[in-house]
Amino acid sequence: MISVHELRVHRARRPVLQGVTLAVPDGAVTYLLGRNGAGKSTLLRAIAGLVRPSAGTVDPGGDIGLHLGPDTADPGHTVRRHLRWIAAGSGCPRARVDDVLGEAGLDGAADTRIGALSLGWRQRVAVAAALLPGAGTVVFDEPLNGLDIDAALWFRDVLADLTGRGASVLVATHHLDEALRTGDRLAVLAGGRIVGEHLPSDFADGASLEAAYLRMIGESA
Ligand SMILES: Nc1ncnc2c1ncn2[C@@H]1O[C@H](COP(=O)(O)OP(=O)(O)OP(=O)(O)O)[C@@H](O)[C@H]1O
Repeated sequence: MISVHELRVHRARRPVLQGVTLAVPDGAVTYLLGRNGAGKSTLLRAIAGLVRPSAGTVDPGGDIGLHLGPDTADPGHTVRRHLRWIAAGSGCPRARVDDVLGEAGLDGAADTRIGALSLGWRQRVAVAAALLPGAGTVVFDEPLNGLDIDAALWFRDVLADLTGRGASVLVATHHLDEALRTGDRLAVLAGGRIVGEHLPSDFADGASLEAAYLRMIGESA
């Protein structure tokens, strides 16, 4: 379980997170919603220990698989080399790379340079890298961007597999429909804090998530 308590983070001396408290339970997908610049990526990075909080506490709940978007890999590396590098860094067996290549539909791209891949294929590689360690906590930053329909369906299976094995999963996204469809919980970040936490069923009666979201972030629907 990811636990974040009263987390404050500054970037370039500006306060970005101003007291975030959030619990991301095991065996569930929690979607993190919020407008551009709200601090979603900053929160994911803080959970991964990549940015230093100025106050508060963060506990990722154990090993973490990290997806920070499609462009964090060295574009000169092949897909296989990149995944082997991640495997070595996370102490998982090299053989797992071949398993993940297959699961992600990347067998045919394994020896291609990452810089030569399209956005959606780079995104698949980035998602695959996050799955590689088999961690109990996995965070994804906009994993759906650029994915074609096949890959988006694959990503749904990824989420189901993760929750099926009890992982704590946090996904930052702007895709409200997908959050409603595949999320167990929704958390809205605005003004440096979590301003709303919901279950998808809160919107099952026809209430519009978009309208609720806009209300939460302080705009009129
Ligand atoms: N490395 C950095 N240096 C300075 N400021 C930063 C840095 N990273 C993020 N910020 C600032 O922190 C704020 C939050 O950015 P962040 O990327 O976390 O938002 P976000 O919610 O993920 O946005 P988006 O939906 O556009 O991806 C923004 O004002 C951004 O300019």
